[in-house]
Amino acid sequence: MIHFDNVTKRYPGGHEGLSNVSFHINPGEMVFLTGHSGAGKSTLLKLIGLLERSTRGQVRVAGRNLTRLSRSQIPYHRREVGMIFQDHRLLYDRTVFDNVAMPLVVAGLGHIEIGRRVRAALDKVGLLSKEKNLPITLSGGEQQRVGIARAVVSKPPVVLADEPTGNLDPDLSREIMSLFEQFNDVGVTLLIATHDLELISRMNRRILVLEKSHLARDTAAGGPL
Ligand SMILES: Nc1ncnc2c1ncn2[C@@H]1O[C@H](COP(=O)(O)OP(=O)(O)OP(=O)(O)O)[C@@H](O)[C@H]1O
Repeated sequence: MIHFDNVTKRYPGGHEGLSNVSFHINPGEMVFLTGHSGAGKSTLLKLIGLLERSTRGQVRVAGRNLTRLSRSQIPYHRREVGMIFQDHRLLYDRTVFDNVAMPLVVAGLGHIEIGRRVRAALDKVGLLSKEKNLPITLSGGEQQRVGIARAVVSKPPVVLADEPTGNLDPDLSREIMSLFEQFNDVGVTLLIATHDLELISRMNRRILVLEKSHLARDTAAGGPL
């Protein structure tokens, strides 16, 4: 589902955010990505979501070669990759419903279909009763769940999360992980970047470790941290 072959990302100014990284993630895997601050975790996720392009090497996601993807194909790719951010990135002047509906509005879906899908996504994250609220009236954990509903509303086969539990207490963080496990149970491929080693060891899944822009370790589920 996700293939990196000798991928390097060099930012303007010459700094390498990622250096010669190779790995494969199969459909239906749930994988954690960790490493020190500045190791390249966000860069790696951005390359998968096409928020950045690689400088060298090949990135393939869901059968698409992103290195060769034309501009006109980018919206199709984005629909297949749901992205969740630590800071939620919600629109604070729009309701919960409108925030979750956004990817479907952009995709040009009809009113009735949008309503059906948004409510299904809000139901999944336990926020159906808050669809008319503005995000500011929700707790941090609830706002994070709105961001998750928005990421999965198009039913993408791949979901990426960048420090999704960074600001949450341990109970809320467990709740978010249990949601991710539910998505994974129905076949969604997940890649979750986090600093939280306690969480990673509890989840007992495959772990990719970045160190100074290189892939330092790729540990199978059950292996040492
Ligand atoms: N747009 C950019 N322009 C220049 N350098 C960048 C850019 N984005 C990231 N970098 C650099 O690339 C390296 C990797 O950054 P990245 O954000 O991927 O790390 P990270 O592992 O996600 O860090 P953190 O855990 O602190 O979020 C860092 O040295 C960073 O300063």
